[in-house]
This record gives sequence, structure tokens and C-alpha cells, in this order.
Amino acid sequence: MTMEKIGVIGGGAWGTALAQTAASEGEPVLIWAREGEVVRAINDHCENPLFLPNVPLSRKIRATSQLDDLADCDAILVVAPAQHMRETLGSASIGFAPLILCAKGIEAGSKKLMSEVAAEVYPGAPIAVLSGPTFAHEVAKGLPAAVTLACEDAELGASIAQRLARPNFRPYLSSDVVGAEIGGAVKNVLAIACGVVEGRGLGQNARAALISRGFAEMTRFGLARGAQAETLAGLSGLGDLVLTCSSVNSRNFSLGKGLGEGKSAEDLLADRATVAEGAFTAPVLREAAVDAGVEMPITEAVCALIDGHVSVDFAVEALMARPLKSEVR
Ligand SMILES: NC(=O)c1ccc[n+]([C@@H]2O[C@H](COP(=O)([O-])OP(=O)(O)OC[C@H]3O[C@@H](n4cnc5c(N)ncnc54)[C@H](O)[C@@H]3O)[C@@H](O)[C@H]2O)c1
Ligand SMILES: O=P(O)(O)OC[C@H](O)CO
Repeated sequence: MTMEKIGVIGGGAWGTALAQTAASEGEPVLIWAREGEVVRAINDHCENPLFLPNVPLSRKIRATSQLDDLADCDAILVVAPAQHMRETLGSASIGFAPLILCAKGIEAGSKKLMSEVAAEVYPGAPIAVLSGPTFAHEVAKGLPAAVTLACEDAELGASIAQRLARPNFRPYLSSDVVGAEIGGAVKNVLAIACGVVEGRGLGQNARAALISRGFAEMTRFGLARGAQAETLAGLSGLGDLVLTCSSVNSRNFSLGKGLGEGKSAEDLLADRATVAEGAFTAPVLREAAVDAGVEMPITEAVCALIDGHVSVDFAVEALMARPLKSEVR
């Protein structure tokens, strides 16, 4: 595969950080941003103060408001938020370049993973998934990070990994697209729960318990949907779960912290420019878990807290009062 220009759909923090990484060795990168102010800031000042402040960007990154300008790119990183990916991709005419899906979520309504949505919008398009423990601001600064690059076509996956790898950005190959997607989507919901623990002052023991039992939920759901256990235990699953459940740099964790402090989800989500994907994935994940016949009590608790149906104390009590059971089921 010969690739000459990398395209990025989505000028948020992660799209911009990936553009910066791709451009770090002189590669030209074209990024589509929805906001005119982002396009202007990148083109005129090499910065994206709206979504990725305080990071000087490479001059090799050019921005556009026209999705169709990406038609001559050889690889396209799709970084629109999960709930907007269908509409965003659908409004573009971007040829047959491999689509590397980077959003972490499940589509509300359809209950589809991003690879399923992309396959519907662009039937036959080569698809890969890039996911892992990666705070955008760290990656954009060139700090070391590793990700899962999942693609069913091993040769294409290797080619994309080679194309995206940089000295401090290391993709690990996988053929398990579903596993990589489920890890990234579920960890966002679990990070909200860990933020609640932080906000309510429930302690480090409770947080560790949530991470472990959350990982059990992620694994149950993932296996039921055909994911491989090794993928769920890898960078895109456990790795990202640990990162996101440990830091207020996570938007999902911060949302949960606010809930734990007694604020309402409605207030916390109102008027924010940045996306906390877990808030939108939680309800559809709960539905998908029912479909799959899988118990996800932490996910249910997060849904109830976001809906404002229960207090934090009630949700914790309910989780702790569940019938005793084996750890491994
Ligand atoms: N920020 C990170 O550290 C990070 C890391 C890895 C993965 N991700 C994932 O990347 C995806 C994008 O997140 P982000 O952090 O780049 O976004 P962001 O929170 O920085 O910015 C919000 C983005 O949403 C876009 N948007 C808002 N409304 C839209 C609409 N109606 N249609 C299309 N786009 C719309 C904005 O243009 C902007 O690009 C998410 O799925 C996120 O989970 C983020
Ligand atoms: O800020 P969050 O919670 O969306 O997390 C960002 C990344 O997904 C971390 O890998």
C-alpha cells in the first residue's frame, strides 16, 4: 500500500493529537474540523486552543472545513465522537482509503460499534480500529504511548501500523476489531463510576474494587459479543481502563467526580464543548448487555446516576448488597 497523505476527520483533542503525531516526522496531514475557528486557528496560528490548548502544532498540519478535501488521502483517521460518526462519515465522499476508527463508544439506538456503522456508511471500505490508553494532551506533546491497532486483514493492519508508528507512538497489532472497540467503549462508562467514588470520597479500596469488577463486566460483555479475552486484557481494554479510572484528566472520570459531589448530569453536561463519551454509551451499553444476556451492575448504576433516579449512596449500597457470588463468573 502506498500512502502519501494522512487525513483526520475531527478537530477535537484526539484528532488534533493524532494529526500532530502523524506530522511529527514531516508527513503532510490534512485535518477536517467542524468548527471554522478550529480550521482558522490551525491554518493561521498552528494551534487548536478550543480543544487542545497550549500545544504548538506542526506546520505540516493543514485544516479544512470541506470533508471532500480528504478524498486524496491514503489513510483516514476517523475521530468524530461516536454519536456523530455516522452523520459525519455519511456527509463525506472520501474514496476508498482505509478508515482507522478512533472514537470510543457505541451508537445509541442502533447499538452498533463504530466498525459496524462505518461498514454501513462505506460498504467495502477497509477498516481498522485504533484504541488504547492515550490522553490527547500527552500524545500531542510527544510523550510515549502504545495503542492497539486492530484490523481483520493482517497485511493491511501491519501496513497501517507501520504508517502510524512514531518513535514515541507504538501500535500493537491485533485482528480483534470487536474486542478493541468494546474495551474502549466500556472503559468510558466504568471511568464515570470511578469518578463517582472519588467525588464521594469512598476511598482507594473502592476504586480498585470498581476497576476489577468493572473489568469483569467488560470481559463478560466482550466475550458475549465475540471479543477475545487477550484483547480485553490488553492496551485497548484493561490498559485504558486503568488510565481513565485513575485521573481527573479523563473527561469521563471528571463527570463521575461531579456526580459524586452531588451535581446533576444535566448540569455537568450542559454547554460543554468536549465529549464525555461514557455518558452516551452507558444507556446503550445497558440495552446491549440485556440483549447479550450479560449482567453489568456497575453500568446499570452509572445509568441510574446519570438519569438522576438514585443517590450515590443508594447506588453504592445496591452494589454492595448484591447476593454474594463467585469472583470468576
Ligand atoms: N481526548 C482524548 O484524550 C481521547 C483519546 C482517545 C480517544 N478519544 C476519543 O476520540 C473521540 C473524539 O474525542 P475528542 O477528545 O477528540 O473530542 P473533544 O471532546 O476534544 O471535542 C469534541 C469534538 O466533537 C465534535 N462534535 C461536536 N458536535 C458534533 C457534531 N454534531 N457532529 C460532529 N462532530 C461534533 C467537535 O467538532 C469536536 O471535534 C471520542 O470518541 C473520544 O472517546 C479521545
Ligand atoms: O478523557 P476521556 O475520559 O475521554 O479519556 C480519554 C482517552 O480515551 C483515554 O485513553
